[in-house]
Formats: sequence, C-alpha cells, structure tokens
Amino acid sequence: MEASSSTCEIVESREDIISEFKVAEKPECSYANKSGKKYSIEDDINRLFQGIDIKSSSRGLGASRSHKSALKRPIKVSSAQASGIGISEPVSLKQAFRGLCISQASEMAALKRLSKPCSSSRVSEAGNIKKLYTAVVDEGKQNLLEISLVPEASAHSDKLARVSISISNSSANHSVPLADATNLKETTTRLASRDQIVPLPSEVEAEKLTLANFSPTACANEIMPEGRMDPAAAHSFSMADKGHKANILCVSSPSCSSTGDGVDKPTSSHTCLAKSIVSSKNFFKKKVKQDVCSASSSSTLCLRKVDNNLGSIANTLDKETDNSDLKHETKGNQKLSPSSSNGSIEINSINFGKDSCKPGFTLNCNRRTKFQVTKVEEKSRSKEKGEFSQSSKSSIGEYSSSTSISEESNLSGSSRIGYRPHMSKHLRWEAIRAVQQHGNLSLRHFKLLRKLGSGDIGTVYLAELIGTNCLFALKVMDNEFLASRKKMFRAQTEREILQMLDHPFFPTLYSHISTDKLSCLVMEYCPGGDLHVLRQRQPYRSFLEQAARFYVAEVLLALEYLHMLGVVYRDLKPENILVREDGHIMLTDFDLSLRCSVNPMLVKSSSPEEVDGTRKMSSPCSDASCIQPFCLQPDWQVSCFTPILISGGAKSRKTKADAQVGPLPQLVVEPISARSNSFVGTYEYLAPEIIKGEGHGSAVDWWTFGIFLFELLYGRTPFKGQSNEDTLSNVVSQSLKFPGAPIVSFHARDLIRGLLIKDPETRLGSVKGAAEIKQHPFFEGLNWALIRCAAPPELPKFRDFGSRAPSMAAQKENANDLEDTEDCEEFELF
Ligand SMILES: Nc1ncnc2c1ncn2[C@@H]1O[C@H](COP(=O)(O)OP(=O)(O)OP(=O)(O)O)[C@@H](O)[C@H]1O
Repeated sequence: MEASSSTCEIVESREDIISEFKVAEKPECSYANKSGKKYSIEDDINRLFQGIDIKSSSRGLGASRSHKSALKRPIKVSSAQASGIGISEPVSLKQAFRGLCISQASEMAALKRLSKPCSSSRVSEAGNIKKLYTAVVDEGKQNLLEISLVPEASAHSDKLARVSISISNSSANHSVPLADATNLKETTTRLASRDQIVPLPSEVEAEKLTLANFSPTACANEIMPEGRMDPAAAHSFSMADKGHKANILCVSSPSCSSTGDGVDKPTSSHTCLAKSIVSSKNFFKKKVKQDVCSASSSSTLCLRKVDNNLGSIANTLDKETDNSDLKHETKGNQKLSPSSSNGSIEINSINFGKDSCKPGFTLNCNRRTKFQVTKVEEKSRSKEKGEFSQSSKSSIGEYSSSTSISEESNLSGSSRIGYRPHMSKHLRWEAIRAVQQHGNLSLRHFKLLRKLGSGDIGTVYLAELIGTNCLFALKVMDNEFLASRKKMFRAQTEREILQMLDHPFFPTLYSHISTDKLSCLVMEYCPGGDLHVLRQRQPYRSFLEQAARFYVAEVLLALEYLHMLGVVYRDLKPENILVREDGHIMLTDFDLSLRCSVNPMLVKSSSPEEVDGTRKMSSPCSDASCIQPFCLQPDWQVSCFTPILISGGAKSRKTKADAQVGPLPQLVVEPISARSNSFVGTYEYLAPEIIKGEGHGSAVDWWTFGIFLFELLYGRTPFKGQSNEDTLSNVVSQSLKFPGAPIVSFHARDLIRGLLIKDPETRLGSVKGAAEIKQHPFFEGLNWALIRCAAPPELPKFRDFGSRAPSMAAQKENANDLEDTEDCEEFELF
C-alpha cells in the first residue's frame, strides 16, 4: 500500500484521529510496560501502521508489500497537515496517523528543545535571547511604547526575568504580565479594549517582540544587518504609523552582564572643561578638571550597575519580597526615552520568578509586589584624572577624579571570561582550558616571543602558551605604575569591555591574570599589523576607495556593536584597528572608552526612501576614478559588494508592499543620551564637543569615524595643525576642506561631510546611529550581513600566527620588529 496514493479517503476531525490513535496506543503501552522497554512514538506508529496494513491486506490491497517500505516513502502532507492546523482534505488513515504523529513528535521535540539548558550549543540564538531577556512594554502618556530588555538574572542567579507589558497614560497605569510571547497579541487586544493604544501584532510578530532579535551580536551584523526591522516585525509596530513611537529599552545584554557597573551615581559637581579651547592657547598646560557625568541633579535615585547587575537586583528583590512578581516604577510616572533629560527609566512589571528557571516566559501574576527601583541615570562615568601625552596621534585621557575607582568587576573571574559562544570551540580555548584543569593560568605558562608594542597603560607581547603552539597577545600592566599614574581605572575599563565582547571584529579575551605586581590580559593575537601601517604601505599612502569602504564598513559594524553594548569607543584611529590574518579587522584598545547604558529604539522613518536605501540608486560605473555624484562602483568585484538588481516584477511587488505597510521602523541602538565631559581621544581625532568641554556622547564616535574615513582616503587627517593646539583650534573653527587629490567620489565626500558636522546634534549618526550611516549611498549595495564573506582588500604578509608558532621564515621576516631580548628577560622576571 502506498500511503501517498491510497484511495482510502478519510475526512475527519483531528479529535477523531486522536481518539483513534489513543485506541491504538493502549495495547502498545501495555506491551511496552510488560517488556520493560521505553515508550516510543516511533514504535507506536510502526505497530499501528502494521495493524492497518494487515487490515488493508486482508482487503487485498498491497498485501505483498511490507509496511516498512511504505514508511520509507516520502509522505505527501497537505499544507493543513503540515502546519498542524488540521486535516481538511481527504487523506488516508495512514496519512492522518502519520500527520498526527509527526505533529506530536515535533511538539515533543520542541518541548525537548525548550527544556535544554541555555548553554546547549544547539539552542538557537533566538532561544537564548528569549531566556536572557525580559521585555517590558510600556505605553506612556506620550503614546510612547517602550519595551525594556532586561537580562535574566545573571550568572549569580538562576532566576529568569519575564515578559510583561505595561500600558500607562496620564491617568492610568496597567501592567499585564505575559505568559509568553505569543500571548502578546491576546494581551494587547485586552489592553486595547481598555482604550489603550497598543499594537496588535500577529503571533509571528509577537514572537519577534520576544526580542529574540535584539542580541547585540546579532543586531550588529546578522539579524538586523541593515539596521531595520524586518517586515514582519515592522508590521507589528505599525502603530508607529498612527503616531506612536516604539521604544525598546535595552537595559542590558547577556554580554553586558558580565561586567562591572555601567552607570554612576549622579554627581553634583559638574566642573566643565573650559568652554572654548580656542581662546586659550595655554589650555593644555593647565590641569584640567573634568566632569564625570552630567547627570541630572534632579535625579533622586540612581540604579547603579543597571546594565549588568540585574542578577543582584533579582537577588535583592527576592530577599525583600520573597515573591516572584515585582513591579518597578519611577516616581511621577517618568519614562525613559533617549530624549529624557534625566535619563530615568521606568521599568514595569519585571518578574524575577523564583520558579522561573525554565526557559521561556512563564506567567506568574500572583502576589504582585510593587518595587521602587529606578531613576536610572543613563550617564556614563569617568573617574580618573590621568595624563595625556602630547603626540598628535597618541591617545589622551583626562578624567575626573571625583568618583571612586575602587570598584572591581565581580565578573572578572576567568570562568565568566570563558563564555564566548562564537569562539568557544577554538583551539586556543581548548589550550587554555587544558592548562586550567591543572590549576590557575599564570604568566609562567607563557613563553614570550616578542614585544608587539607599548601603550599608555601597558606593554603588549606576543606569547606562546607553552606546549600548545597557541599564540596570544599578552597585555602586561604594572599595577604600581597604573596606581601612581592614576591609570587603574583605564585598565579596569579596558578589561571590563574586553570581557563583554564576543564578536569577530574584536579581540577575544581569554583570561585575566593578576598578581601583586602585574595585571595581564591574555588576548587573541592579531598578526596583520594595524591599519596605520597598512596605509603607509599603500601607493600615495592612502587607500583606494573600495578598500577604504571595506575597512570603514567593518569598523562601522564594530562601533555599532559597541554602542549596542553601551560603549562609546572614543579612540577610533587607524592605529587601533588591527588586521586579522584573514584580512578582516580587529578593533582594539578600550581604555578610553565610555561605559553607559543604552536604549534600543524603534524609530519610525520619515520617508520610505530613507529606509529602503534605494534612493539615489545609480547605474554602476566601471570607472574607478569617476567623480559623478552618485557613482560608487568598486573596480574589483566582491559578490556581496555588488548591488543585486531587483527585477521589474519584484520591484513593483515591493512598491506595493511598501505602500501597504509604510516605511519600516528602524532599530536604533545608540547610547544617545550618554554624557561625559572627559577629555579623551587623540588630538587629530577629537570631536569639537570634546574640545569645547560641552559634554559629549556617542556622536563623538561618528565624528572620529568621519576623520578615519578621511584619513584612509586622503592619507592625512583634515584638521591637523602645526601643533596639537593648532589642531584643536582647527577642529573647532576651521571648515572642512577636501584635498584635490586623490580623487574621491562624491558619496565618500558627502559621507565625510555629514560625519564631520561640528554640531553633534545634527551630525550624521547622532539620531539613528550606525543604522543611519549604513544607509548612506557610499555604502550602496554593500551586503552588511555578509561582509565577513567579502574578500578583504589585502591579506597581511605574515599569516598563520593564530594557533601555532610562527615558522622560521616568518620569524626571520619579522626580525626587524623584534625587540632585543631584554623584554623577554624582563617578562621572565615577573
Ligand atoms: N591583540 C593584539 N594582537 C596584536 N597586536 C596587538 C594586540 N593588541 C595590541 N597590539 C599592539 O600592541 C601595541 C600596544 O597596544 P596597546 O593597546 O597597549 O596600546 P595603544 O594601542 O598604544 O593604546 P593605549 O596607549 O591607549 O593603551 C599596539 O601597537 C598594538 O597594535
């Protein structure tokens, strides 16, 4: 009998099938029990089908065929069956049983998946994120919908945060916890019936609202490669079309949770840097008093460590309430929005259920307890007054000493460092773990090969983990030196940020070794040198436009990722961008970075053109030196850099769809309201607002990004003066001029122009961050998601230093770079 061609037509309800199945199931169960075998659905199916075949054969149909052969044949299942909706078309009994069993088996598989621990490598990222976050949706009096992403209780706690929605307006505030993401639709419907303005997403859309897509890593270049919501998710936010704004607040991320505090107490003293550097040439000779965070003085409460210590909060909450449902509110029904002047956050109905350790979102609306948490100051911190060198390309770091620097990351242990999903199977991890099995990793386990360079706070060595052939970059810092030069905080910041990172464009931190004398970061070694050196090697000491585009695109993704984690980089320059052995980039050096909290938002786009990125689409041109305004066509072809031309049909479909849905809201994850008055950066790269001491935020990274692109293309920075002071003066007052040579496309210049707007408020990227910049025509046709598959402009000379010692030839070639052996001896002494 062939299941697919059976003439035995059955039109029956699902219940009928189930009852039939149950009847058939009984003897099977008793048989299984008797024999002591484990119950198996597969066995059930086989036996059931066997029974049917026997019956059929008695009717003379397929008597000679074994039931096994029937089982092996492909099953034609109607769409209704396939989707598990029900069986509406005539099918054979066998098909019906199979459909049911398949559906049951997949349900069981789904249940199994759900019950797996989150560390399981097979759990999807989306699944992990579901377990890691709680969404809190809050619609406020301004018709503002906010969704807060709150991490599940950190490693210290096995409790999970939950999903809940809170709708509030000036007169009411309703909180409705959700059982799971798919309940969102139902819940929002209920809320809508109370005259609250809420979105009504479909279940699929609700699934998206579980924020599975908001993994910082994924957002950076996988799930939201173009900084937009995908159509389904966007549709779920169609309420944005009705004048509402969806604001997704990311209080943290899993990665964030691995580090120290991200938010400071507001300080009352806001000693600012001199307002105008230009007017005082002696400015840099003076000791500069720095502001820490321009926190609102009206703030009454500050949630410290908000972006990473929710675990502790959960613990506290549990202690205080002995309950699972907690409500977090701000006084006065204040909302968090990027524009919020005091940066307060309202977190409603966050659950830290004691019984919620199962993955997924489970409803626990009993015994709700109110809990006042917030007023999160979304301000950054800078705590240390350091010194800055006078070299125009060396980093400067001036911090206020007004706050304590004694905080140690409670997650600095190597066990936390070990959690790096994207690299966790790498040989170097295996090697480290192998050593750690026999005790603590120490400096004695490394053999120093050479000095890679020295920075402001330490010296970086190439080192081999003895007996493993694995190479690492060891950044060794002298504790006494750090303390005496007040650079301890910078070292700590760098370590904390490195601990958070898990992205191909950043170094992996394998371990942190701390002794009385030394603090040492064991990092991934990057063998290709830095972009500064690479640029010097180019003809005319500048990159071709397509090469520059490659590097800046990768840097843009790296910055986007950092911003998503609540890190403003602040020290972008070619020297800090290393080239991996595969030619892709690695952004290093985080000691000047600013930590802050970040609020992912869905921002409705003003025009469809702005979002869909097809504006100003021009036909490709093969002339590399073409200076037509809208021309940017690489003269080398990399598939993912080549625009895919949409066929006429597809285009018209798209237009129709666009007309129905409207412009898609964009995901914006920018620490827009982060503020610092620290004087940090590199002279030629300093943003005007840093120089003027007006307080700065994430927009400084877009300024430096503009300088960076300029330097790659023209071989020099745009505002460089005779002296550092002149440089700073030029940055503030001189208008941007482009050199006549080399010839650079209009798009490139237009992008630079947008990025180098002196007013940070109007600078490109200041509102929508990387998403905005990605849409600039300079990047037209670039496939952000596949950028790692693009062939890099060039591969570094010396390769293969990642997991085995450099060959003799390579060592010889590197001889020029080798320092004398004193470094090694010095290192051995430690
Ligand atoms: N992971 C790495 N792989 C290879 N070389 C590295 C790595 N990290 C740093 N380096 C190199 O080591 C040198 C010192 O780096 P380090 O970050 O300590 O100082 P820096 O970049 O001068 O910054 P700062 O003074 O702000 O600390 C640099 O030349 C850098 O290129």
